[in-house]
Amino acid sequence: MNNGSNTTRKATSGLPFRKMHGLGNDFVIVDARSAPDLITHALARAIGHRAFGVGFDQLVVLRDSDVADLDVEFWNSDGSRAGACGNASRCIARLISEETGKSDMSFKTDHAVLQARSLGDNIFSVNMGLPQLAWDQIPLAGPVEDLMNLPLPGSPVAVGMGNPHMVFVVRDAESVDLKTVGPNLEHHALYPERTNVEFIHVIDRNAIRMRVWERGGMITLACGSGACAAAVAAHLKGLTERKITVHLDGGPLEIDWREDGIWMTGTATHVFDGILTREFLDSV
Ligand SMILES: N[C@@H](CCC[C@H](N)C(=O)O)C(=O)O
Repeated sequence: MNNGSNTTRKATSGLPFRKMHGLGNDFVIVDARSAPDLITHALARAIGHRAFGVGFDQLVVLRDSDVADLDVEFWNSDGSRAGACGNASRCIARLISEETGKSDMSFKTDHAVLQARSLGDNIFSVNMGLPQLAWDQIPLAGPVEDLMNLPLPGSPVAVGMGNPHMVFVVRDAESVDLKTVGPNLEHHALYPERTNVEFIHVIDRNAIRMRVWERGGMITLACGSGACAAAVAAHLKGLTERKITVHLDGGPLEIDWREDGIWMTGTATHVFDGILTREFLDSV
């Protein structure tokens, strides 16, 4: 007989997760502090599948930390790892604030320890750190004369934010066929670790429009690290102030390039909690 306790026992032997998003850039968050650490490249890809799994733009794994409130890992849906994810960082800040009651918090990514702050109403600021503007930090395949004008049609800008970015300033970001140009640019030989690709146009000195093709092989509704890279590129080209609004498909992000780093401010949304079943986990 299939009674309730049997169902519960089966479910709890699975893997709990939390679904969150930042401006429609969506995440599955697995807490490896309280659940077995099961994540492999294959499992990340399987969870990321929008038909056969849960679906996400990035998977986030949380661990105990010696130096911050949490250690975190970011995974793309193709199973690759990323050093930064701005939108997920605001979601992590929310999670820490709900867990600890703190309004100032920190967490360690593969790239750096990031500071974050709750501003109320589910709005969070994260200091994404200073941009990387040296070819070997981004990294590029070799020395390039001018990072502000890469030797490619459209002369994009190379910026690192703990992950690589290639930013094109164009007349009209809406008209770019991201699906066609994105994959080739992501895999361009100039970027040995592949790259995220942003297309921006300037609205005025305080605002830009941005669309993104993310490393990992997808168009997303928003990219926080990409918005920071775009703000750096636009400012260094003399087109915008240091503090701007970046208008993404999923909504606006405030980016403020200060002396201590680039502060990114926006919403963090908790959508639902779930449990990956043992049946699903065993099928991978
Ligand atoms: N969506 C993210 C960036 C996620 C990682 C990226 N695809 C990479 O591989 O570097 C963001 O909000 O920053």
